[in-house]
Amino acid sequence: MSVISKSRFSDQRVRQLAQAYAANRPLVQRGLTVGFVFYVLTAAYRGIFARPSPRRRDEGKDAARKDGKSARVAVDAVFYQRLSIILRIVIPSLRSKEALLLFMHSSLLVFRTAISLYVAALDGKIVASLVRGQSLQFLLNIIRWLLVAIPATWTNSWLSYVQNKLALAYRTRLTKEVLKQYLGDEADGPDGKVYYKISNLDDRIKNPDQMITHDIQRFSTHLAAIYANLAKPVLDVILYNYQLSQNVGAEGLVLLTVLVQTSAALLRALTPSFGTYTAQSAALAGSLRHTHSRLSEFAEEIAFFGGEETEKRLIEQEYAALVQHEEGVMNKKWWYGCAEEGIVKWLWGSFGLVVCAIPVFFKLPGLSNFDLGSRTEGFVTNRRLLLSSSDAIGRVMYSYKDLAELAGYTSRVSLLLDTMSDMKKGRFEKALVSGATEGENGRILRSRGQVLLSDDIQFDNVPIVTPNGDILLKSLTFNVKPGEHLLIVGPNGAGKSSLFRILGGLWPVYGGIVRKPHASDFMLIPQRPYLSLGTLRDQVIYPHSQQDMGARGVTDADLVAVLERVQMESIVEREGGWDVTREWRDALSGGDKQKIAWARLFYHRPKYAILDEATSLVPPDMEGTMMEQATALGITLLTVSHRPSLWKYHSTILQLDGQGGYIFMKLDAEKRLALQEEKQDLEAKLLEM
Ligand SMILES: Nc1ncnc2c1ncn2[C@@H]1O[C@H](COP(=O)(O)OP(=O)(O)OP(=O)(O)O)[C@@H](O)[C@H]1O
Repeated sequence: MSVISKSRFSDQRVRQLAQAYAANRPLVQRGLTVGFVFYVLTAAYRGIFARPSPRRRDEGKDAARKDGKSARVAVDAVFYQRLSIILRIVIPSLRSKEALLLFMHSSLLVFRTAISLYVAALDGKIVASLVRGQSLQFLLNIIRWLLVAIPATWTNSWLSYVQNKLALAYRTRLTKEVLKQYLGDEADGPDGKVYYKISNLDDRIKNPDQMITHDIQRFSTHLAAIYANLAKPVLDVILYNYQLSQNVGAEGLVLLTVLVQTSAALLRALTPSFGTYTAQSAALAGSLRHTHSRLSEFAEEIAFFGGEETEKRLIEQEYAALVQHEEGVMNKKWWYGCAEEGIVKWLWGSFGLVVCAIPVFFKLPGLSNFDLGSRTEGFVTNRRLLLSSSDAIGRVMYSYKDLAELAGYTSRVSLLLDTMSDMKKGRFEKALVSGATEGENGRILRSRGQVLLSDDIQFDNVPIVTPNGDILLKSLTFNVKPGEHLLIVGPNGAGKSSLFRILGGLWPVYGGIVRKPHASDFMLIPQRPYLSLGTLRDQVIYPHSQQDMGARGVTDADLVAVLERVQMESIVEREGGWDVTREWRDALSGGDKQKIAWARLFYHRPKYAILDEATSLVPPDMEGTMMEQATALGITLLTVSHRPSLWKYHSTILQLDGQGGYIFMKLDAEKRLALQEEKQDLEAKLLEM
């Protein structure tokens, strides 16, 4: 008897509790919904601002280490600071084309979510009208379906179009800015020539070409996609789940979220470090490509040596390492794919089905109409919402990965921008020779000299220092006036070419005063002259364009006259005219290249010509006429040559001894030649004895 009354009492209690719950359910619902939205926002915030795990931090490091530099790359304040600097370049103002594209992109994303919500409801209605046998309703719904398809397909196509356009616009802005600094124009004066300084005076960036092409492109693509990958899923999760909570009750939703989050944590723990693998793959592929490009670059040398077997072995080694790595990654992807599909598709699918079934099996207070049609409609709509929502949750979950990748590319792009800015300020980071920073050497390295514009060349106590801090000459003083041709002699490595690098504004001046004309008043003819991409005409007038040539009033006939000076006029006919484009580096012999460079000198007629073994490959009788013509045109020669036959064209000599000493004096070529002959005679006699 007492047992029955007890159970009746507890039944009563449960009923009372249920009634109290039903009465307060709207409040509970609101509480749970607010809690859910708060949870999604904090989870997203933690996802974005969380400190990465040590493993993920290492992935970032590897990405930055590709250039040999180890820098911490994380989604942190430094990242946001770097990103904001780059954002100011890619979106210069709110009225820019990029800002407009971004606004269009955002609007399209919101519009797409609205369409998805409508389609979920419509889907349910179609199935409900089918189950109820309402043919007219069914037909009307199908027409609605077809009508909504128009903006839906339109939106998706527009979305990818606008996103790609945005990525391209970012890339163009960034590339233009980088090229402006990298190939700084004349106006930059001594701050220019960043492309030279970055690879010769600094160690931070080993492959600027890859950064300017590949990394900027990857950065732009990631940046354009980040809104779609981050803000959009957060918005989707909130909207879809809000709608779902209206349909199935917030309780089911909270239960579902707990289950999804638990399994997601499991999946995250199982995820291999794919970021590191990608970086390693890129490094191995880069190495293989480098070995191949060396083979084509030095094909002639390798062919003469018969080095095919060695080269093949090297390439095969690189390839084997790449294949081994790729196979390892493929294996990991295989089992990860199984785990991912099992959890995301099947486990989450079953959770979803259970949640969708709640309104079917339980009469939820506040939800009415429980005929078969309504149940089916509710089920189909909820299922669709669930699928979209779980997809959005997945994307929020992985948004950290996207941000981490963006952080990686951001660090690469900002490393490029920072290094370029340092080059312009004369701040270089390079491994120095031992002892470079100590004592007097250190004092020289820490100080800076002055560069003043002048018609003459005048060095006053200027040290010659290599980029790695090796001091070739502690203090050099000499001067050259226009018309006083200077011969520079000295053993290998004494610093002859280094002197020219200072004159050309390539190397910094560490002390004293350098007075010299602007870098554009110098023209260099090295032993192996540079030939550009382009026509035969472009080779002779380089770096002028055809328009520059026209503006100077020079015609093709004048260019033939220039070529006659170096006995090369026949080349125009031989190669098929001025407009023929070839790989001139391969089409011309070493001597022809030097003659073209001399023709270039006669076309430009600069104030000073730097001749660094510039006649080594032309016949001796020609070198004399070329020198005479140059001096007759008023070009002052600064010559490095081992040929005594050239002495007579110079009036001063700078003799470096290779030990840090030098002599600068007037050159009496005849006397010097006589002395040289006397010395050779004596040496010959000594040998005979
Ligand atoms: N970009 C650079 N970075 C570091 N050191 C350099 C660089 N360029 C040249 N050097 C060093 O500067 C020193 C002088 O080189 P430089 O080319 O001036 O010699 P040189 O007198 O012209 O010799 P050579 O007759 O052999 O051409 C060499 O020891 C060389 O290794």
